[in-house]
Amino acid sequence: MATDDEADRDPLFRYDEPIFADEDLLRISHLPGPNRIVGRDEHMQKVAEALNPAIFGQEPTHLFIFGKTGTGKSLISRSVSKRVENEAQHENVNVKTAFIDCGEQTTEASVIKTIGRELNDPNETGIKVPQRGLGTGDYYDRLWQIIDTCSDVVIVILDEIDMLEDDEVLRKLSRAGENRRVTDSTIGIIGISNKIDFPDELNERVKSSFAHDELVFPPYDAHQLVDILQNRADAFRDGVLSDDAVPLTAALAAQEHGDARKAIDILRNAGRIATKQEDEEVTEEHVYAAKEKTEADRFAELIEGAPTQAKAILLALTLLTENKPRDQFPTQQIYRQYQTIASDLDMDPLSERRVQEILQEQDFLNVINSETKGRGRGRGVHTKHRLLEEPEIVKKVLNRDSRIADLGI
Ligand SMILES: Nc1ncnc2c1ncn2[C@@H]1O[C@H](COP(=O)(O)OP(=O)(O)OP(=O)(O)O)[C@@H](O)[C@H]1O
Repeated sequence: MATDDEADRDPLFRYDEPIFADEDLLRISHLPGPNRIVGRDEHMQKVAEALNPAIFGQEPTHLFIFGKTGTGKSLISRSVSKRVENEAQHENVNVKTAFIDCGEQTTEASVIKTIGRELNDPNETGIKVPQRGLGTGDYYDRLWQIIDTCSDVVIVILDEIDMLEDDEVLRKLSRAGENRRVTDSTIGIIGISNKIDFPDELNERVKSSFAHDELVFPPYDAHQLVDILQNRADAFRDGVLSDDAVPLTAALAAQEHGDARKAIDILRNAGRIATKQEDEEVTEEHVYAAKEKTEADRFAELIEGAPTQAKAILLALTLLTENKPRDQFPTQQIYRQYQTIASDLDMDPLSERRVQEILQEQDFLNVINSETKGRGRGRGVHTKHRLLEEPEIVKKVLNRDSRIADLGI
């Protein structure tokens, strides 16, 4: 029988959680403790060596870390920095870390402003760092004051460093740390990128002023992914994970490249699907369904915000691919299919040239692969396009756009 309390509860919500014990452990933003980090001892040691001087108030070695997505670059940087912060306290040294996503903060001013805002404690410094309204120079002045007041050493982690519009900020940060007239504190920079070919380009640009060590993080193999997942299995209630769930998740995530982010996302989604279906166990079926959902979510992120025109073009290629899987299609053929869709959507069709440009932009997003070939002398060039995702997944995502869903395709 329901108690009075239960009877009072709003039936719109659920109050039991039969699958998860602590779902937060599977959130990507969650920073796991050192005992949950697997298979990166050597890399962790190298990052620790570079940051070691910070514990004694001295300048760390700057580092650049490269590796594909989900290989633990941010995790290891953040985790080791945190441990440096803790250790330094024993030496009465104040180390602070700022983590900046350069995908969002692409300009010099916004990077400096964001570092300032992350490090600043206005009660301690009496300094304000407004969101807007200051020139780049003023943001720098405030940052140096904040650093001097709040810390002895600052570790600046620049994630997606390749997205920075210019390197001036790297040059100024690295020089400031060496120049006691700018600030009394020292600064260590960790740059992170998943563009493996980035170092050469960057080296050319900042070689003279910016000495750094480089580290490459390889993808995980399926065994390492199993260990990573097993170390978070307490996110689930006892006995809820079937024996197959973790090995299957690891195997699916290792298919492209060993991506821990994808593995964790799949396992979490599997748990959510089981919860939704009111099942008592997370099984193989949940994992397969979760893989599809995780891929659709990622893909959705990629094309989110794309204009309906671009989606119509993508739909054209998707419909062609559905009839002839894994084939390449010339721009002209995609354009004809697109014209029909545009007219069904009551949209003014774009020119063939513009469609070609958009297809190549999509190529840039890794949704489509485009290849341009010469047809022989005097016959010009032509481009063929191939969809890289499963048409079914693409259609599912495109159907989230209400105008496209109305077509009933
Ligand atoms: N060795 C590991 N042990 C435990 N968890 C890990 C490990 N490596 C990565 N993870 C987890 O996988 C997820 C992705 O890791 P992380 O963000 O560090 O990858 P990344 O290489 O920085 O990827 P991206 O380039 O996409 O930002 C995080 O949730 C992280 O906690």
